[in-house]
Amino acid sequence: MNQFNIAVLAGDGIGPEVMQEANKVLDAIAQRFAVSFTRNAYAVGGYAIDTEGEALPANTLQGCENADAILFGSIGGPKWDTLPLEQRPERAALLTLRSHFDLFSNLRPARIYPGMEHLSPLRADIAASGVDVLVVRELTSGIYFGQPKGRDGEGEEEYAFDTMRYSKREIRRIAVAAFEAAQKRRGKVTSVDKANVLVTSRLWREITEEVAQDYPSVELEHIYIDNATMQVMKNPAQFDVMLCSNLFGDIISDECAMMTGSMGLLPSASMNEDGFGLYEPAGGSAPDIAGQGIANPIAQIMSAAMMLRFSLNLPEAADAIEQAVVSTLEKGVLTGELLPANERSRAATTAQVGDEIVRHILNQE
Ligand SMILES: NC(=O)C1=CN([C@@H]2O[C@H](COP(=O)(O)OP(=O)(O)OC[C@H]3O[C@@H](n4cnc5c(N)ncnc54)[C@H](O)[C@@H]3O)[C@@H](O)[C@H]2O)C=CC1
Ligand SMILES: CC(C)CC(=O)C(=O)O
Ligand SMILES: [Mg+2]
Repeated sequence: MNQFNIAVLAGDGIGPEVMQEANKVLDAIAQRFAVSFTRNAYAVGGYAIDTEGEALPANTLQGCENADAILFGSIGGPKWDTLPLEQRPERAALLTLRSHFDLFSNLRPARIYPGMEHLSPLRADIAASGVDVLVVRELTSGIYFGQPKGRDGEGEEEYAFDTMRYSKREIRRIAVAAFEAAQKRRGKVTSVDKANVLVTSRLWREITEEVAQDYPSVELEHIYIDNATMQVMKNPAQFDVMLCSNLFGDIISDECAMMTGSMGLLPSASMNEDGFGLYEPAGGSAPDIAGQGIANPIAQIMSAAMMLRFSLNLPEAADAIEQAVVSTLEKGVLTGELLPANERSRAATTAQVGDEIVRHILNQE
């Protein structure tokens, strides 16, 4: 029997609530596919600050190093917002993990499934136009990591600065990831930049053009980030793979998530060159709804499916989860944020959605 070792880092806010459902789903997959998932839970984020004094304790990092993959919830929240930036959960834990494991390639697939158009806030004809976008986001460089960053000066002349920096190597490897993905999809890469203003974007374009030479079957187009955010609303079906730097991918992936109906639907895979990965919802810890049992667990569950597909080489198990999620949506077992305000009384809880997905997995043939 295949046995896998998964480091489970549930984190803060809705993280533990949605992780509980992902764990149920993995139990169902283990039962149906005769595989075994050893799951070791570790403290991370604000919870780790409160219990162990730091956002990424050594024991947590060690557990991740020993695992076949990391399943991550979300971190951060108002309680830790006033900490110095370098101690905050987002930077001290998540950015450190991404950097430590060189998880440069972040895949965020956003799709409106046929028949699920009514969940989208887009106009019906746009939602029905065939929306299936993969955001490929560079995750370990750019303005989130560039040095120097800091504050200097005094009085009204005090200033703050971040550095947007990309090397050719960093651009090339994420561009390759985007072209490889496009080759297996609809053969189009839209590279998102701000090359009319930013030097880093000029280099980004240059290298993307170079990489395109190796992929003659893939069409490459360039678009400015401001136009891209507008086009995603106007005509999302024009996009196949959207290749983005760290900052632009962060922004546009939230927009793509919302296009499908909810932030709680968008999973993500963050991988290094060896195929090791961290899998997490694209959204955050959602403090506004945490602790109520109403968060949508689908992004977390689909992140687990991506983990099975990309790091554990279990494509049939990943397919089973994805089919079960679609069946659950089709059946109308939906958390409240997917429903119009006047229908929220019939909303399913986080656990009810998880249970329904498990039922579909165990009853599929
Ligand atoms: N990967 C991570 O751990 C991330 C952490 N964060 C952190 O999370 C905290 C909250 O950030 P926000 O800007 O509010 O972004 P957020 O993504 O947590 O929430 C934005 C909106 O989406 C909704 N939402 C998110 N996930 C949902 C789900 N599963 N089901 C239903 N609704 C959902 C929230 O209720 C909220 O209205 C901050 O501390 C932020 O730094 C933000 C993004 C990623
Ligand atoms: C909290 C940030 C570090 C991450 C983020 O917003 C994201 O990865 O989407
Ligand atoms: Mg984000």
